[in-house]
Amino acid sequence: MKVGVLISGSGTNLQALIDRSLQQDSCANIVLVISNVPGVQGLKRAEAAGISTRVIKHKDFKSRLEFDMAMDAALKEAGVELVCLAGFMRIVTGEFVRKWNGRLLNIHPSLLPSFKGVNAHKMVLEAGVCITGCTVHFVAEEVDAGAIITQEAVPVLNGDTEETLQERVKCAEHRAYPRAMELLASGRIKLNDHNKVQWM
Ligand SMILES: Nc1nc2ccc(CNc3ccc(C(=O)NCCCC(=O)O)cc3)cc2c(=O)[nH]1
Ligand SMILES: N[C@@H]1O[C@H](COP(=O)(O)O)[C@@H](O)[C@H]1O
Repeated sequence: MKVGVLISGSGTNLQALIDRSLQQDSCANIVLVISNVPGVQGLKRAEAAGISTRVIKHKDFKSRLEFDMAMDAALKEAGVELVCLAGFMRIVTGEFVRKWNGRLLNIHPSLLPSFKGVNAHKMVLEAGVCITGCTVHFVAEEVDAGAIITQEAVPVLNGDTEETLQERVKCAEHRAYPRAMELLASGRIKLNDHNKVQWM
């Protein structure tokens, strides 16, 4: 299955998806990486893997919808069938979600539905919880609220900072995201008409 990955930064999750897709039992073929920010390390990771890259800057468009439709056109042109958000930091419109519903994934650095939003690690530390983790979910119009595909638990340790916690959670992300990508690319799961994950 042809996969497109949307990024905005370092791309360590992108790297994990690339590495998994190169294994011979993989059902995923990453054919395009789009970043809304130029010059980020994730673009260099894609180039090093020989994957086509595009920079599509949201600032170049008059509206969110036009930006999303430019990304949609690039994805369609590359024949993409599954889109993975990997550190992509723009909210996508309901229109984009509808076009890609059931074929659009995201990874979030907490155990959803707890700690939604952009500073999950900070909220985890402030809440004083002992267990956090990561969640791969289908993207729904409501942010961080789509059907959950897979999660992995990660301990919060004494003295953890946002940085030490993010580093430990990312190790789990790099296992969970490739797992979820393969589940969808292999047809083991799908999003059913009630927006629930159905195992085939
Ligand atoms: N509609 C939809 N789109 C998303 C886009 C990105 C992510 C990734 N996680 C994200 C979750 C939240 C944000 C956020 O609130 N950023 C500050 C505002 C940025 C902006 O103005 O665009 C970004 C990415 C998840 C979703 C989602 O669950 N649903
Ligand atoms: N969506 C969140 O943004 C971060 C992206 O990191 P990277 O994949 O760009 O290294 C990850 O922590 C992920 O949970």
